[in-house]
Amino acid sequence: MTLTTDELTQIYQDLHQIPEIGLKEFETQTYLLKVIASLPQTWLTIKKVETATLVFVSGQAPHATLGWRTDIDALPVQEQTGLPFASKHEGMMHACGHDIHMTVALGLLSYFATNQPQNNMLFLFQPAEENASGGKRLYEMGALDDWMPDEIYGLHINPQLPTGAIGCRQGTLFAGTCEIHAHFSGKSGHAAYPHLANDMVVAGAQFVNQIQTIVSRNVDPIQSGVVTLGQFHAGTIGNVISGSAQVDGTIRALTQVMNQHIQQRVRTIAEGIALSYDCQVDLDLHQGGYYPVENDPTTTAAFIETMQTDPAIEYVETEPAMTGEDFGFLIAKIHGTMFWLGVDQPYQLHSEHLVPHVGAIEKGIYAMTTYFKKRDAEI
Ligand SMILES: CC(=O)N[C@@H](CCC[C@H](N)C(=O)O)C(=O)O
Repeated sequence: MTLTTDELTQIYQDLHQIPEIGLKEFETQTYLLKVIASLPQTWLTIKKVETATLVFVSGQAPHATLGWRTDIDALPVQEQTGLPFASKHEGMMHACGHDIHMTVALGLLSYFATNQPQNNMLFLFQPAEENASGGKRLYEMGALDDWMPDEIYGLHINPQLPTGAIGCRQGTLFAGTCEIHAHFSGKSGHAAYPHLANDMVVAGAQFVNQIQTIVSRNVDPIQSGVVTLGQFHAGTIGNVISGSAQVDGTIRALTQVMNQHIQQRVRTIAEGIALSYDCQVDLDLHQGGYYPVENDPTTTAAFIETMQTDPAIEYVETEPAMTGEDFGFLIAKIHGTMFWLGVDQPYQLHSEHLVPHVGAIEKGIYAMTTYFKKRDAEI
């Protein structure tokens, strides 16, 4: 039967306690399969691909397949929420709401496992959104081929929207991203003899400083871009000159052209640091599947129309965001729409204090069930 409010709340709390990093979601997959197995199985077919789970719902009289994707991975963040059901995995947390995403997906699945749709449906429980372009990985290994959707949908929680509010827009919803991994290699030495070493703390610091000029000096002020360097490791103790420095970060841009422009500037600056500090730089710029999330005009018009006309749904037209999502790869291949689900939080995504409002779960399930039932009847 369709999962109840209490069952959904328990599922959310259970999943919140077992966060796992992308491609290592073993416990999460086991838990998901247990819940899926508890649903009516008559028209379900289940497939595992590594830590991904695909559930195909056979329609009564199918001529298309509607897809729903949820991510299942977590972040290397030490939870500080103080919740009674806080993470049991040291240094890992569902700080991006993927536990909410999975619970909404299970609620949606339970409805269509109980109420057979006319068309087929595919529920994709996807690994590694945060760290390894899990959607692109599955698509390119052919995991979706037997059940390829004609349309695909997904959501992401939004702490800045009211609980259960649905936020969407035509065009770009999420930025394209590109990870930056730069390693500088020089010569270690004694702190008292800098002239006999080649100090990579200095080279890394200069890299960080010069990268800040990209958005301020190389990006058209009426466009936009972000370069964040979130991690800098160099040295082991104050009186040793470090011979290596590692700097990691991420680029954000609302168009692929701007993404590539910023990537080129990062590359040029890194090469310039290597030249001016007489050191070796190994630079990895990894975009993977993190394309801008470009909502399909047709599916998005249908989705927004449904959200705007149902009085039980609070719809908010949103601006593009500089967050990334590897769902951008899947909806570059399959017509689709991504939207925000409000969870009304003072803390932002990726915060160790984030506690999404659980009332969003049933509102998200209601909104998407309403839409899928309508879409199932009209496509
Ligand atoms: C919604 C969200 O927070 N997505 C992540 C996606 C990360 C992509 C990649 N690992 C990168 O860092 O560029 C985000 O940080 O926006």
